[in-house]
Amino acid sequence: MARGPATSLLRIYASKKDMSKVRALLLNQYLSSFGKYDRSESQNPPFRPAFGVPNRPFSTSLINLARSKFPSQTPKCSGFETLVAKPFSSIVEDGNDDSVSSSALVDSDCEYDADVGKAIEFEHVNDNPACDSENSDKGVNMIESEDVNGGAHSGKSVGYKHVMHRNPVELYQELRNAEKGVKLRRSDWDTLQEIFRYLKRSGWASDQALAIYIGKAFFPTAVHNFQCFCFKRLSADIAGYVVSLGPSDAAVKFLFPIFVEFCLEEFPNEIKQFRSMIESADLTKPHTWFPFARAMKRKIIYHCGPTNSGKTYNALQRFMEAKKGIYCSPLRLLAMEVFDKVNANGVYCSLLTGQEKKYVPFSNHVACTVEMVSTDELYDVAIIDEIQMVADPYRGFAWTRALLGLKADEIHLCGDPSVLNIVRKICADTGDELHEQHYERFKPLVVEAKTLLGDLKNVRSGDCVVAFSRREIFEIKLAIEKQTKHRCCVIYGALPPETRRQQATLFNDKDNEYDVLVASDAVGMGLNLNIRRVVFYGLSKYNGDRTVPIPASQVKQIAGRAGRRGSCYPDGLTTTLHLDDLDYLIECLKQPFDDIKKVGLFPFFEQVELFAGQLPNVTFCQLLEKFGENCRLDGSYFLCRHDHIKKIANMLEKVPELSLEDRFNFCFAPVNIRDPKAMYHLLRFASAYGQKVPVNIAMGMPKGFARNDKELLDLETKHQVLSMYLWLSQHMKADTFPYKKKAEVMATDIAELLGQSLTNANWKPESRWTGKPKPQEKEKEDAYDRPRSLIKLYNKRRNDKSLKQEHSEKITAW
Ligand SMILES: Nc1ncnc2c1ncn2[C@@H]1O[C@H](COP(=O)(O)OP(=O)(O)OP(=O)(O)O)[C@@H](O)[C@H]1O
Repeated sequence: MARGPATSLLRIYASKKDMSKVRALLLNQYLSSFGKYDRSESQNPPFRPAFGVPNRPFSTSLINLARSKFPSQTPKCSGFETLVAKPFSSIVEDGNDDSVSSSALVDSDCEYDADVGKAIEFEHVNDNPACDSENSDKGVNMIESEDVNGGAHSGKSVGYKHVMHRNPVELYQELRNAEKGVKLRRSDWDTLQEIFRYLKRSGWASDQALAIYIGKAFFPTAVHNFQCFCFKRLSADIAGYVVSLGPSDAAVKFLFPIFVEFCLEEFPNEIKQFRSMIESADLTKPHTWFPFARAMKRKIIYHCGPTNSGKTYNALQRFMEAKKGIYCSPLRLLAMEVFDKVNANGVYCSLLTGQEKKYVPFSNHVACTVEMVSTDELYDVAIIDEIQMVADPYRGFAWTRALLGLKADEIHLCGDPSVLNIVRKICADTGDELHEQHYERFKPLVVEAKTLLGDLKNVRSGDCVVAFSRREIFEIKLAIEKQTKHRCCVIYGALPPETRRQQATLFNDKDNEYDVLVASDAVGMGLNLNIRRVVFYGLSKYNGDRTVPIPASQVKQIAGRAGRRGSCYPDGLTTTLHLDDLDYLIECLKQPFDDIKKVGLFPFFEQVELFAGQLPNVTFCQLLEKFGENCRLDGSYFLCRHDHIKKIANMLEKVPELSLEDRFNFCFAPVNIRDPKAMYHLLRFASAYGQKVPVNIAMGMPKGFARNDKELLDLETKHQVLSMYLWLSQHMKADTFPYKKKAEVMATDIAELLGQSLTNANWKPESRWTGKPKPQEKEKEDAYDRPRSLIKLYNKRRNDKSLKQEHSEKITAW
């Protein structure tokens, strides 16, 4: 395929080694530029991104704005109107700096969610102005009688037109040069105090001050100092005018430009420090982080439709035709499936996941997990599967990175329509050409209104019973095998992909007795399953805090697994165990796809490293927290949740030898943070790594397959630990993890043992987590606890409008 000159140029820079040199150079340039800081922008051009590290000065610089309005008055700003200050972590429509209406900023204390100044420690300022007593003690310019200018605080500012329209720069200069201010009457003095208090509390002013890098935490201190400055220097007419305005927005708007001048001169260090911190946490315009991809004219094809509509099939056809291709998968399991399928079709394809690298000689194609995608390599065709996961609260950033950074002439996105609009917007930003291909299900999904009437005896061959806890899955398996002649395969998230595939194969094979599948939501993605009917055991899930309804998008994804083109069940059916849940199922299936407005983002290590330079004495966990508080994002992006990363970071504080980069990498290791055994092993690995000694697996092989739930849990944990070891061996210095081969063999053996254990499992499950069950969990031991919110909601709906479908035997939902 023909490539433009830009793409060939990019190849020269593809090597990571070269890139880190470039980064180091640019970083040095950046750091040295700190020393040269000067408030005059002309002497200090804004720092430009180092190695894709974004930088944009916080908001359009106040100074520049003022200059553009009053070119003759540079270098000082003057006489400006409301300026646009962009908050951090804020909503900025269309990524346009100037798009926030000024009116929206007025008195907007609660408008923004980040207290940007928190990161800098400043002296605490009492709202009860110290300056009051300071001024009083020193007897600053206060007299007990006679109003300045004859009692101007009558609210009439008419007599002060000459003050009102003066240039703030000149006003500031005048104050600065004044040796002594006017003597104030007690009442005027009090009014001025009120006015400065009003200024200190003004949300508008503190938002605007962000534009000159006066953080919110420092703002009161700055106003306090400004107040002291003014009290000592105010002339009669300025004081008179301000007093005449009283504690009001008008007074704030008059004083604010003078305050800006004051801050620029008085607080260069504080401004420099805050500005550096803000700039290093700038995540705006992420598409500019990938200049090589931006230099290309990429063609993006969005295969948009529900599950089982042939999206991936079509994209894979293009992938296999290409000279060089990459397939990015949300799961190891799916990457493995594609790896097998493509090789079986005679196209050599390698496999790359966090845990394994299978290089197939002569291959130009690779199936990888989305986190492993290379943005350095050039491809003809790339596929990003399950693109709607770009909005996943935890992992979304990996899809965003792939979408923005992949260097491929043609990129196929497969997914539901929920992110179509945001992809359109991103393509408009990147300049890529977007083509949309819309799909419908091959055959409509049909809802069986009869349900299983609460009785698992009504399970049929080809059914997949879906439950949302491991415990329920084993209870259901036990009940079905006890009460019917069916045998059950089992699939849930904690199982290794190999075991899930083994169970899927067992279920798909018609020549054995395993004809029912009991699965968690893990069944919704990645496996080729011959399911006749999806039966929801329940439609709620305990989220670690409370029981919540399963979101409609997830219900659709799971139900959509029923019926598969080319399988023995091409028509898909779905239903619930309990009649009570049926309405919710129908409602979910009828709901249109959400229109997702934001996609996930997370800083690269280089960005965190830059930020760390601003906060040298904090722990890594605190650093991440501060980053979250201070980072700026455009309106189309959100910062991915990183609570789990912070938890690992906290634990790794016990290992002082780790570098910042080591910590960052360890925090992304695949570990179940709720499993103390797995966490213990991670800590052990990190300690050995920190001490630069070979990291041992230090875990024996189990004797055989599990005979009870405790042993099964043990096998699951063991496999997770091995998987973590393999992941670390790929992401850290490989020679520190010398037992990779051994870990691979052990992991394969354990996955097999898990498969055998599940095939034989006929025990009541134990809880993975020790300790007292929460009251809600205890209740659940006896019976399935349907969430009240659901019942309430649907009872109400039933009363409001009796659902037409209620008495029909079968309902077409799609
Ligand atoms: N044109 C086709 N010819 C033969 N089989 C097809 C064709 N299109 C799709 N299929 C088969 O139909 C099934 C569903 O297709 P596919 O996996 O591409 O759907 P999808 O929309 O990507 O669904 P999901 O969201 O579940 O990935 C697959 O088993 C696939 O092999």
